[in-house]
Amino acid sequence: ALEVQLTPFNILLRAVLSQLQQKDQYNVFAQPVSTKEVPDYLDHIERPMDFSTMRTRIDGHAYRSLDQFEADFDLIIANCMKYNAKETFFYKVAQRMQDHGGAILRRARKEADRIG
Ligand SMILES: CC(=O)c1c[nH]c2ccccc12
Repeated sequence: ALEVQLTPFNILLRAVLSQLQQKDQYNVFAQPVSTKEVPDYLDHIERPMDFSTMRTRIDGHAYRSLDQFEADFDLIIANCMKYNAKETFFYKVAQRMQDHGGAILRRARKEADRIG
């Protein structure tokens, strides 16, 4: 059965998440950072976040506002810039995602305000 109740807000968040993920061309942020591959990750990062977790939170109606959604997106970027040194591939990909994400979220804010 279709477990997820499709509210206009939910539909908007799913669309925004898809737009953000399209900018993640190497799927760096698609899944949680593997603690098998990166054993010390949780020594540095208190609250891991990734796009698959955000998708689960959307479907679980965990986001009551765009601010809460945006906070998890910002966490993905902040974690990546904290764990990875400035000159690394991952850090650079996070910077690019931050720029693209900003534009996408500004448009989403207007839409969220419109649907109320
Ligand atoms: C998003 C992120 O930091 C990473 C995503 N995949 C990784 C593999 C090794 C170290 C870091 C990462």
